[in-house]
Order: sequence, then structure tokens, then C-alpha cells
Amino acid sequence: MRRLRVFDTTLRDGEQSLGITLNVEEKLEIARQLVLLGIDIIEAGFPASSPGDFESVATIARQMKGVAICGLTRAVEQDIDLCAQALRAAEHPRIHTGIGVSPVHMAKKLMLTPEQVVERTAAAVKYAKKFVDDVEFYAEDGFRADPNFLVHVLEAAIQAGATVVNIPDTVGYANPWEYGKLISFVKENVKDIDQVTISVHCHNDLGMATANSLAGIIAGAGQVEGTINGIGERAGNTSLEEVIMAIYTRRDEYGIQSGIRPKEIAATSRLVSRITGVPVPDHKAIVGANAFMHASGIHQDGVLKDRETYEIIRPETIGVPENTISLSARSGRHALQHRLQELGYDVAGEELDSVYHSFLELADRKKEVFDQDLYALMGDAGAGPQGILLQHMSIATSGVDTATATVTLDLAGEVQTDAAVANGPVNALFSAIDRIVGVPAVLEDYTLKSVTRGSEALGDATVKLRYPDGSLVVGKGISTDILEASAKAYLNALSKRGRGGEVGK
Ligand SMILES: CC(=O)SCCNC(=O)CCNC(=O)[C@H](O)C(C)(C)COP(=O)(O)OP(=O)(O)OC[C@H]1O[C@@H](n2cnc3c(N)ncnc32)[C@H](O)[C@@H]1OP(=O)(O)O
Ligand SMILES: CC(C)C(=O)C(=O)O
Ligand SMILES: [Mg+2]
Repeated sequence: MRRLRVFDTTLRDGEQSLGITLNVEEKLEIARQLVLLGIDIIEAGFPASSPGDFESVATIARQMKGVAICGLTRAVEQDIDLCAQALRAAEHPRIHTGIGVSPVHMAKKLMLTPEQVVERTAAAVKYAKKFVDDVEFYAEDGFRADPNFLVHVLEAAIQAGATVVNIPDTVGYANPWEYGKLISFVKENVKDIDQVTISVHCHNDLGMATANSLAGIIAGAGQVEGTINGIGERAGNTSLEEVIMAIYTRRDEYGIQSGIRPKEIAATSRLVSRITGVPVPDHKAIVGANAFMHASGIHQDGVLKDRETYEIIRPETIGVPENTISLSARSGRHALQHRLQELGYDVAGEELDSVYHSFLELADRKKEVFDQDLYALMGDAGAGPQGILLQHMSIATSGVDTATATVTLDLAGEVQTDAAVANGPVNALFSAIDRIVGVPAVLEDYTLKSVTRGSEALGDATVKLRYPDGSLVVGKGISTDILEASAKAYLNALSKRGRGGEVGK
């Protein structure tokens, strides 16, 4: 199998994302994780850019072993001097130098003729070779260059000693078939190209960085450059995790392998997101929070029967825990029953129907139903108010210490409504229920706690009623509405009276 080198530029091109500046410690933490991931070359920064970036590159070069450490420069001697200095302690140092080669870059930005650019190319590579053996040359904006001129520049770089030639699509302008064709053209026309490694470096301005990189790899590139989570200037760089997993998932067809340990992908993505402060979109390929989640009933049923129905990558492969079924109002009985079984509840038949009914009521009010919700639901489902149903309730508060509650109850088919005023919404609610039911008990205790995650968390209310004969009845109620949870708990306690629900005197 052909071996692909993976070149990570999260710390250099990734750091060029708007609003990101990483300090030495932050860069070092990411670099350590990149080594665990199995990256071959870490581009640690642009040493001439600032004293801080120089220090970052120097520190990473000193501390990271078993990986090549690279620094970027312009085709400028002073940049190369600083880069060489920063890389001095590296086990495998690489200088990445280069210059713009497209007509617009040469004429408008550099204000150099094509022949001057060729001269600067050769001079920069030669100069860098004085310090290190491993010199990568980048032909900036290479995709928009005249292909024949590109051949000329690359030959100058190779002759001067470059070990790697990088052909960037700097502005993300390429289509995959064009980029692949350019790499093939370079392979076929550049003298001594077989003596060096071709590198692909794509940007995502048209959302094609991954596709373009893969096209370049198929055409013969031996190195891919990119960043974790695809961060980078403008619309970002190639997402390395996407390229790696495309090649890994279809390895028989690609016939290419890398030294990456896929199990470290999720952890690396989380770390980069945390340190850079750039969130990963939920739907992002490979590393998005939803990338392995199955939300709809038909998909969940399929996955439970055979994961391959809707899964091309096992989440464990990239280090994501296996529970990929997200319960919501779009889930069916199979998914609910499966999760309940995993949580230790054996429910089937009519009981499952009844729990599913309560589950849907809850799910319609919550985006996602978590395990804690299910625990609460199972407790509630078995102990729901029997004989007394809460049909409707409304609370109005005015000022800090006055509340009016209106309650409608269904007492075994007889519907009654009443209202009460009290010094708070819960007291008003319980008083209104008392007025309908005629409760002889005294409220001894009332507690409310949140049992699940998120802003729509379930409220779990507990009510203790003391009856004149001294017996104590405990009622529980859950709801996303804490007042409804309170009313349900109160009614639950009332409904237990006389049915063996007393817990003591
Ligand atoms: C596609 C890429 O990602 S390229 C890498 C981008 N990264 C960065 O720019 C890193 C952060 N940059 C910096 O810290 C600064 O811009 C520095 C230190 C590199 C240069 O700062 P300054 O010397 O003040 O120059 P400034 O950035 O204003 O202009 C760039 C100069 O470099 C020239 N230049 C740009 N690229 C190259 C190159 N590859 N080789 C030689 N010269 C170059 C420009 O033509 C311009 O030259 P001029 O001053 O003669 O007009
Ligand atoms: C400096 C080079 C490698 C680059 O980042 C680009 O052209 O996008
Ligand atoms: Mg770039």
C-alpha cells in the first residue's frame, strides 16, 4: 500500500483563522496531541512573524520527538535565518519556504517578473538547505499559475535541493477534477519529480478542500496538508480528519495508508476546538456532535437491527462512545425499548405502549430525551395519579407575594374547576386542588429538583402529606414545567391515600 504523509498546519495556517492567537503553552498542548494522533509533520508556526511565534516554534522543536517540526518562511533570507534558529533543537527540522507563482500574485503583490520569481525560488531553497536537509517549497497560488510556468518553478526548486514540492490551491478555486489533473501534469512534466514528494494544500472557499486534496492524492501526491476541524484563514483549510477517514473507510479502493491513529481523532478535534475557541458545527463530517447520531425512528430501528444500514464508520473507530441513538419525538418504540433495556428496564407489550405514550408527551416538549429523563419517566409512569387527572392549570402572579391558580381536574369522569389565591404559585396551586378535592391532610414537606440536563430539564417534585390519623403519604411528579411537576406530585400523593401508599406514622 502507498504511504501518505500527513502534514498538520493547525498551528500555522489554522492559527491564521480570524480571531485566533495561540500562546506557547497552547501550541505545545496541541502539538502533543498531534503526536499522539500520528501526524508526520507539524508546521508549528511562522518564526519571523513575531517573537511569540518564534518562541512557540522553538519550544515545540525542542520538546517534540519522533515527528518532523516545520516552520514557514517567505523566500526571504531573514525569515529563513529566524526559522532555522527556531528549529535548531528539532530532531527532524523542516523549513517550508516559497513564493507566489500565479500572474496576479507575481505582478500585483510581489511586483516581480516570472523570471525574478524563479530566481528567488532557487535562491531561497539553496539558502534554506544551508541549515537543514529537509526543505519544502510552496508555489503559492499554484493552482492559478500557468501550468508550464509552474513546471519551470518546481524544477528550479528541485534543482536547488527541495525535498518536497507543495502545490497549493491557496484561494480554494479548484474543482477536484482540475486539481487532480494539475497534479498529474506536474508528475508527468517536472524533471526529477520522482526524487521528491508532491504535497497538496487546499483551501475550502468553495467547500471543496477535502475533495480536491483526495483528487491530488489519487493523482500521485505523497503528502497532504491540512488542519484539525478544517480551521484556517477565510473558509479554512482541508479538514485532515475528513481526508484521513475517507482514505481509511475506503482503504481497499484507495490502496493508501497513513500513520494516523484514528482513535485519537475525536480527542484531537475537541482539544483544538477548546483551545482555539472555534466551535465545531454539530453536523460537521467526522467530528461534529451529530456525525454519528441517529435521530429518526426509521434510522434508529435500522441501526438497532444492523448498524450498517445507516453507519459507514463505527464511532468507536475515531474514539466516540458507542451510544449513537438520540431519543426524541421522532423516535419509535424499538429505540425506546432498546435504551430502556440498556438502562435495566424490561418493558414490552401494553406497558411499552403506555411508557411510549408518556415518552412522546415529554419528547414533544424537549429537543432530546436523556437517560435521566427516562429514569424519571419510569418512576413517574408507574406512579401516575390514578382517579384524579390534571386537565388544565394556569397561574397568574402579581407582585412578589401574590399568585392566583386556576385548576381543572377530572375526578373519575367528573370535571371540576376552581381557583385560589395564595402567597406564591405553588401554595396557590395546592390550595386550588384542595378546594376541589377537599384534602384533609397537611402539607408537611415539598421539594423540587432538576433531574436532567439542559434548559428544558425535567423538574422532579416531591410532596409529603400528613393525614389527621398521623399517616404520611409521599407523592412524586415530573414535568418540564416545575409547577406542573408540583401539581402532579400533589395529586400523586392524594391518589395513593387508601391504596397502601402510606409510608408511616
Ligand atoms: C498563503 C499564506 O498563508 S502565506 C502566509 C501568511 N502568513 C503570514 O502572513 C504570517 C503573519 N505575517 C506577518 O507577521 C508579517 O506579514 C510578516 C512578518 C511576514 C511580514 O511583515 P512586513 O515585513 O511588515 O511585510 P507585510 O506583511 O506588510 O508585506 C509583505 C511583504 O512580503 C512580500 N512577500 C509576500 N510573500 C512573499 C514571499 N513568499 N516571498 C517573498 N516576499 C513575499 C510582499 O510582497 C510584501 O513585500 P513589500 O513589503 O516589498 O511590498
Ligand atoms: C503558504 C502556503 C503553503 C499556503 O498556506 C497557501 O498557499 O495556502
Ligand atoms: Mg494555506
